[in-house]
Amino acid sequence: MLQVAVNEDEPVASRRRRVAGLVRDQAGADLVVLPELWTTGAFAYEEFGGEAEPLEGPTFEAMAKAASDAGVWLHAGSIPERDPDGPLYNTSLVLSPSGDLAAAYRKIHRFGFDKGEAVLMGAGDALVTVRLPQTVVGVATCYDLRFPELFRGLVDAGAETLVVPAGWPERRRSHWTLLARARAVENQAFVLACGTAGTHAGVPQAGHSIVVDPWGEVLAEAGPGEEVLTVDFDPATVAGTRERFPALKDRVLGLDRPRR
Ligand SMILES: NC(=O)CCC(=O)C(=O)O
Repeated sequence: MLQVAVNEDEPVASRRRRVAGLVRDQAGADLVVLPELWTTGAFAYEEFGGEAEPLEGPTFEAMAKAASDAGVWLHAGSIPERDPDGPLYNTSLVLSPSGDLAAAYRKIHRFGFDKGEAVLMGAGDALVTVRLPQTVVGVATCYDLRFPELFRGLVDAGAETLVVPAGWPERRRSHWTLLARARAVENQAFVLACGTAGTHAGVPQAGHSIVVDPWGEVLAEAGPGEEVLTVDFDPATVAGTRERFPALKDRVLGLDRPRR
């Protein structure tokens, strides 16, 4: 995972070039993951409109080239997407090792309550999973981490590895770690949660990207600064854990409304 520092003194085009270089350096990896809105910064609301781009715009082009140069699957984090016929979206891109767009996910839960992303961007309405050679990836973004039903939906769709790019602030770092572990334990899945470092729009970022196994153990955790966090794991652990401790089979469905 590439925990990119997002500071406003670095122009977006320079950061895009720098991150493409970091992706190229990961040749030999199976999957590389970038954070949420790493071009603008997740809290730089005033930049969203000016930096918004089409799905296959400059960030896609730079990342597709980097993924194919490195020969890796790339979760390229998210971009502020400009839909020609609709609002902006916070959209994650997953690219294959040949640089093709394998999946796009529009963030479902927008952060900010009555301001920021929640009013500037539209909400996605579709769960997204992607089959990689090693595992089925379920995709979510940052604030989505607080909504367990989304992750359960991804698991029902076959996800074994839950990838969560984020721009999580330092002031709520304890929630980040707790929620990443909770989503891993309750879904008996790997969680790869990749945040940003640095400070933008006056909001210090938490860093501390984290990889959690299906038993809730932390396999790797980054520090606060820009960092490449590399981890080896065996996706077969998911099936083994679900077989040995089959809690997912004990779910009682239809409890979302109280009985009268
Ligand atoms: N970019 C985000 O979604 C921020 C989420 C956040 O700060 C929180 O859930 O807390």
